[in-house]
Amino acid sequence: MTDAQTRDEERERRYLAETVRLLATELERLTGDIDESARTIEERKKHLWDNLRDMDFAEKANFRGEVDMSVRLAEHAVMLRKRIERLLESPYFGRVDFRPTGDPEAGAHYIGVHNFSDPETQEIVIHDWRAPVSSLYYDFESGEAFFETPAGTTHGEITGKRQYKIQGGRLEYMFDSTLNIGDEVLQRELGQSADDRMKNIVATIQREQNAVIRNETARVLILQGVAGSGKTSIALHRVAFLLYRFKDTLSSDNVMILSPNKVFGDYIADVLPELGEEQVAEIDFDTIAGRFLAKVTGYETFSEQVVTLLDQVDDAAAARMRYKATPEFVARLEDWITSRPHEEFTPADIERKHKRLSADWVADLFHESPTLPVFTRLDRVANAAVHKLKHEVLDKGGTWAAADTASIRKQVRAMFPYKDAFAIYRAFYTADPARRGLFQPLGRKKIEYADVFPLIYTMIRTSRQESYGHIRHLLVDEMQDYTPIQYAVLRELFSCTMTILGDANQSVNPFSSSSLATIHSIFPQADCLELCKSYRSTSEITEFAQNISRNDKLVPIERHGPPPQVIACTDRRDQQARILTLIKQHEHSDRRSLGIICKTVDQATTLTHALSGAGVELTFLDYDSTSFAGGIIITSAHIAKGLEFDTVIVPRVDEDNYATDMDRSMLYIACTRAMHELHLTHDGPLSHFLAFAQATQNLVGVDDTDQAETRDHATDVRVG
Ligand SMILES: Nc1ncnc2c1ncn2[C@@H]1O[C@H](COP(=O)(O)OP(=O)(O)OP(=O)(O)O)[C@@H](O)[C@H]1O
Repeated sequence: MTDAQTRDEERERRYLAETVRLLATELERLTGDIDESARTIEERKKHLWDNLRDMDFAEKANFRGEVDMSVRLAEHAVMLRKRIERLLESPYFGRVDFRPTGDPEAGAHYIGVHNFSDPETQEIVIHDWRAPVSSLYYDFESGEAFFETPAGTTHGEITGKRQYKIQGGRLEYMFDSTLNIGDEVLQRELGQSADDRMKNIVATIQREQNAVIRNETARVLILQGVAGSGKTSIALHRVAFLLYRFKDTLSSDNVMILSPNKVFGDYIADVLPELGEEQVAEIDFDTIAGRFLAKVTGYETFSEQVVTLLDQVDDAAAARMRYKATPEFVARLEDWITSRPHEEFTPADIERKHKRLSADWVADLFHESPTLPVFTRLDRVANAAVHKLKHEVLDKGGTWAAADTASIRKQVRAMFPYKDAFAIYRAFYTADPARRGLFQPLGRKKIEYADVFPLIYTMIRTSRQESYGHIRHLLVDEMQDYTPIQYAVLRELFSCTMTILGDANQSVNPFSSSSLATIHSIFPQADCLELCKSYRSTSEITEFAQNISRNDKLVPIERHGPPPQVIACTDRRDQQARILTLIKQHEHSDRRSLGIICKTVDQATTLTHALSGAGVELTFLDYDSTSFAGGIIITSAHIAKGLEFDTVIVPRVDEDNYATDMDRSMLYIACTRAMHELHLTHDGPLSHFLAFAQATQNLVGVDDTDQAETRDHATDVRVG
């Protein structure tokens, strides 16, 4: 290290020490304030309780108001204290020196997860990563640069950039990076073991990722990103950014995440709190289906559909799914729904108690509100008719009973041949010979998954439904697994801005997956962005997965590790022994998480019994699981979507297990969950999706690893 570097590091250490001192003082002050507030609130409550009888209504209301105010102030102080505690752990991760045009000197801006100002001088010590000036750090190398503020654009020059790793308030290392966020820091971050949950990437957000996070203008933003490109991470950082940027009008109560399942929801639950924001509400399509269909019909869930498809593909069912998975289907169904009132409403006279309303009166009223859903229009006609006839009868001294109202409603409903949305939906298929056979209920009271959202769409478009009006931003993850009709349902239920993200290469159901282009056709005004760099896995793992399902746009990050191994076993018992050996190796390594990813939940269940019987402690995740755990996890590829592990084992990669297009998707998803190591095992002919491994160095023969000891101890049970 040169003298100048040593002096520089000294200066940085002093700056850090001073920052930590200021933060510690602020923490002490806030703790004092919170204790004081707690005492005041207690005293006030006691005073209120002791004097309740002597107080009049106004005094009580006044007093309660004061207590509420003290509670709110105390809550705010607690929130601030949490932020300071977080900053004390790692006050900042970056610095950018910027000289605005016309200024003689550059100012140093330290960047962390929150703003912090010196309470005495009010000078900013740390800039929030979302502050306008911080965009310099993410968007520019050295030299000319600019950033946008609400007041306009500030131009100038970046004279230096530095990155820090500070943990427990101590400087672990720092790098000068004239280029974009330095590769060295990124490499170190990516090389680490996986945490139990998803972590924030605020210190190493890349420029193309920053463009997604900081996009303020798109009403709908669609993000197609290759496996491991950081889509989910970025989407969560985007939510944090929007909450900061629009803090006066947007709060965490107004944001919702549509996630694929509850395990995934739990897996990502730490990111927003780490970024100083509250967790936002989550919803999934099953919850939406339950809300609409609970009282209407039984229905197949997405996971049930996947399980059935993985078992055996029924060509007719696949044809039905394909038919209902296109934008044209949405257009045809919409046409059918909107044309029903024109074509099938037959106005007629309404009669009750010798009073009559003419068919013309009915027709006029019905046609007055053409944009309302048909059943709402019918109710409107019935209500007006009841109102009118009831008054005429009562004015003449007659009586009016509930049965009279019911009779009028029945007469109005009889003018339209369908009793409910379900009847309209069924008729969509029976009315057109070309569509006959495309609606096939699963028994008397259960519909196929492919019909669930078309039916819900029909319900929404034919009668008024409560929407999610309080939601102002919706985040949709795994966009490729949702069909155009599901997006049409979302468009009806959420009239807010949206971020929609996914990867067409990772669709679960190949018969009903949506590409970026398909989703764009539903939201034509959307901004579309693509992320091609993949960060999660080593180059070796990424290259291996590319051979299973090639995406020419994918650019792997240059990070190396052991080549994936395809391990040939003699039989199931041998396969189990090999897996046990891999588990042992993992336990003796410094890796933290291990995912054993089977093709189906059933295979995972069988293997769980086998491994538990051999004394392995593992967590089994199925469709009912709600939380993610660290350690050794065993699950199916579908459930593992979106998750990641240091090491992944994919059992039973035999030809008879991985044969169809859907199996290929599952294999790709399973392999791309691995960050550092990937092992696959089989005991029959290898799946043809892995034929490339013969030509590469990935095959490991029967006797290539030391199995003897473990094999002797293996119990005689089937694998998967
Ligand atoms: N800029 C970055 N700095 C550090 N780590 C990053 C960065 N971008 C992505 N990563 C890491 O890459 C991994 C993949 O990120 P993430 O799960 O968000 O990707 P994804 O595109 O949603 O993946 P998939 O679709 O395969 O589930 C995570 O470990 C994440 O922390």
